[in-house]
Amino acid sequence: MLELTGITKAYGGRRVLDDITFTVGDGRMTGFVGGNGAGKTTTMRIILGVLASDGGAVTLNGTPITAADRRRIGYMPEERGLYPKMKVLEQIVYFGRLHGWNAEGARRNAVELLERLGLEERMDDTLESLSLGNQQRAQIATSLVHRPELLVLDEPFSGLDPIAVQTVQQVLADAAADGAPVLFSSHQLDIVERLCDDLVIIAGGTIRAAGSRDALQTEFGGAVYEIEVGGDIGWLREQAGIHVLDFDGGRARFEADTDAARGAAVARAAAGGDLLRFGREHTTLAQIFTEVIR
Ligand SMILES: Nc1ncnc2c1ncn2[C@@H]1O[C@H](COP(=O)(O)OP(=O)(O)OP(=O)(O)O)[C@@H](O)[C@H]1O
Repeated sequence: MLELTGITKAYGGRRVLDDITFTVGDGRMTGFVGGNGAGKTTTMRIILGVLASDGGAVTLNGTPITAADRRRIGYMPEERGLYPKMKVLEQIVYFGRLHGWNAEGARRNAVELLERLGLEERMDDTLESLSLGNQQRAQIATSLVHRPELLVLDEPFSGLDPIAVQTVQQVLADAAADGAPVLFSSHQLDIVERLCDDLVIIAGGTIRAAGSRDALQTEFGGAVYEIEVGGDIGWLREQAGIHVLDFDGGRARFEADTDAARGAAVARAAAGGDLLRFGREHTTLAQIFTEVIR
């Protein structure tokens, strides 16, 4: 488990990280979300040790993270760092070797990753001849070639088409299924919502919410209900203790003053014999995000 406790960082007297505390559990896909300039990249650089914090601690499995631990991290930096004129396979192998693998092992890992990422036909092309999305896939292969035990990825999905998103998603989910803690930042909240087990929401250098996606959806879910009946549900607007937010023929979204008022409305719909659907409205990550950064 990766744990950050009380991390602070200032640039020229301006505090950009303030008491950053969160964990990335083993096997947990953890989405790190926040607006531009919120502090995600700075936090990730501190985890990697490419930037020093002013205070606080980064620990791995309960002990302060060491340089040797950091070599076992798969890091995808915000500034992509591949060599444009070098061939794709060659440079992925090169990065594998930098992390201590021999030529044969690094090549085996690299080819396997390129196949999983759908880039095997381009492995002998130079990086600069690839589209931006394919360069991004190569960058992901580079982050994973040394079989890291922990992944820290800054915007791994940016610039990818929907098929590539699914491919990369699967590769990261496989790493998590093998037990690796995976921390990834993204502005694509729909992807984060679909993919992550846990969420960390940062704004203005402070953590606004952290925890499992399910717990946050329950915590921040507004008490808005959805109901659908076979006929017309216009009567719901006259129902005591019910406030209809919008309605369309047989469907409505509503809030209720009390559980009893809600129950009475649902009972009336059921008594009509044509209740098709009733439930609490699903809270999206976008809704949670908007609420916590307010
Ligand atoms: N080298 C630096 N010198 C001064 N300020 C910096 C430096 N690097 C980052 N900052 C500031 O720190 C804050 C956090 O930036 P950071 O890049 O960590 O945000 P981010 O959440 O990754 O944003 P984005 O989503 O736009 O990539 C910003 O206000 C940024 O301007």
